[in-house]
Amino acid sequence: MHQKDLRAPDVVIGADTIVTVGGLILEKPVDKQDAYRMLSRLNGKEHSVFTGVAIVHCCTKDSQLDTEVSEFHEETTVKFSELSEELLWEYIDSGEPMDKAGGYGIQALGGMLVEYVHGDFLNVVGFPLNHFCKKLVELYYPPQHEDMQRVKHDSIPPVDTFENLSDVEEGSSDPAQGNEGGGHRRAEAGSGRGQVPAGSQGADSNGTVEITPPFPAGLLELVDGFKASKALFIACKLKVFDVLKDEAPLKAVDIAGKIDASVCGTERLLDVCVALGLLEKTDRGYCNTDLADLHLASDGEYSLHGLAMHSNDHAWNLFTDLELAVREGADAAFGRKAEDPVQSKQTKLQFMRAMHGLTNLTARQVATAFDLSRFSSACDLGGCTGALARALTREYPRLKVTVLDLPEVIEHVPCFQLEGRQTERVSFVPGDFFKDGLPEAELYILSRILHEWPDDKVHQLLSRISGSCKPGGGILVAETVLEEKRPARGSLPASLNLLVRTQGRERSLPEYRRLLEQHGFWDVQLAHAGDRLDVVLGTRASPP
Ligand SMILES: C[S@@+](CC[C@H](N)C(=O)[O-])C[C@H]1O[C@@H](n2cnc3c(N)ncnc32)[C@H](O)[C@@H]1O
Repeated sequence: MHQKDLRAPDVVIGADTIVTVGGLILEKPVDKQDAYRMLSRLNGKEHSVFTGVAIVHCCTKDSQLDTEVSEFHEETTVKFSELSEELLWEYIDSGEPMDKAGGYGIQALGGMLVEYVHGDFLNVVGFPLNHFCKKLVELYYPPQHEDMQRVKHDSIPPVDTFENLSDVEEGSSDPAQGNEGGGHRRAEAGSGRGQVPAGSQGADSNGTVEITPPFPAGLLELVDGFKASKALFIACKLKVFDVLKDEAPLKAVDIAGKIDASVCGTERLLDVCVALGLLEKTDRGYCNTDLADLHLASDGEYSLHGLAMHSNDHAWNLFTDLELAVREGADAAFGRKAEDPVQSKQTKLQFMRAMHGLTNLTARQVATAFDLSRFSSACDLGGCTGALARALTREYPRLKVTVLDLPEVIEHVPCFQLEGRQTERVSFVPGDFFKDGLPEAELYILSRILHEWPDDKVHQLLSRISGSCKPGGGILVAETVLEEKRPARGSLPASLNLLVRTQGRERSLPEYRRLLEQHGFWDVQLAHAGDRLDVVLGTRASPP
């Protein structure tokens, strides 16, 4: 829009709406069957409608377009009544669902499907007008410093129409103008969480007005984050999601009986799980969301139950030492940990379950981040349960993978070999990669290993791999690679996890490149393998 002969716009507004139910996002249906699948999911249940809005404020300085982005989202809860198949198909045949998020339009025929709406109706139609107007006031009329104290009623600026706003600007439409009160903020990490409505005003009997700052909902969510985590852990520990897996809805009293807990305590925990989007609640009782069925029940290839249990029983305690680790640094914290008794067999198994679920979710992306078909043998060092090794053999039919891990880990590997899923192209070798001879292989793999160790140990390990790897062979490192421009939110807790637990740290691509090159691996390349993991591949050069 910003071209030589066109005036730059004052403001550009973008908005889009999605429907979510049970952890799934429903966009527009692609055909009638898809519309049926969506509407059946919504049938008789509550779901959420989210609209994300971005307001791009534009102004021209020295013929350059300057923009500032402000974002928010609005959530509305909608409940569908119990609808017959016949009614659903009649609605689908009307053609209305096809261009609507979630497959219905509340403002037209779709309104008849809806039992109730909690929140802004217009948000369900597609644009949260009320929140948007408050946001505009916040952007264009932020509270002045003196507004923060009690001010006379008649000193409140009138809310102009949108047209008047551009008149006021007189060439400078900077919403931060006169912003001593600091009400406007630039779009920043976290503000996209949206929960920053405009401040509120209240008049008292003297006609004076007090302006309170916007409610910091996102911040309070952070403050309470540990309570949500703990609720999830305990629901996992009590096997709530196992009890409800593939079951008809159950009442709190029945669930309490099955998990051997008090009815009042169970009911509260279940309601919190509903609020967290892990369970659904209807008149007939509680049932798992699809997310809980897939990831929180203790069985299944993609179960994260082990990770939740490891976090509850182990990481939770370690994090109580975070202050100490921050004050004293990783080395001191690790020294203290080294005095801990040796991990029990049970803890080891739990750790393996945690790694297994996590790795199953990312293994295929790691295996396919680069084309590895030129290798016929690989050695996964610290390969744990062999989850990545199995994904590699599935992708590369001629590849054989040896998994090397500590003897106390290899001992438990049979617990993770599902019927029919084992392959003779994966073998397991007990050993210590710092001491024992490394199995021969064309490709050496280090998945989530190097971040656990300080630089001297990383050099030691890379030097041993370099000694075993023939020219033309490769090294594949799977880690969260730090990038200045992509501060991955998900990697931040992991970074603190390393601080309290190990002497290691996450590293950037230039650091990995330097480390690998120092040990004779060249042509170092990076590929992303999903949200939380990156893959670095280097090739062993011929010795000079
Ligand atoms: C964070 S886990 C990563 C597991 C697996 N590579 C993955 O990506 O899921 C680290 C693994 O390294 C193994 N390990 C640690 N020290 C080791 C050593 N000295 N020799 C061999 N394996 C080791 C651990 O037993 C554990 O299985």
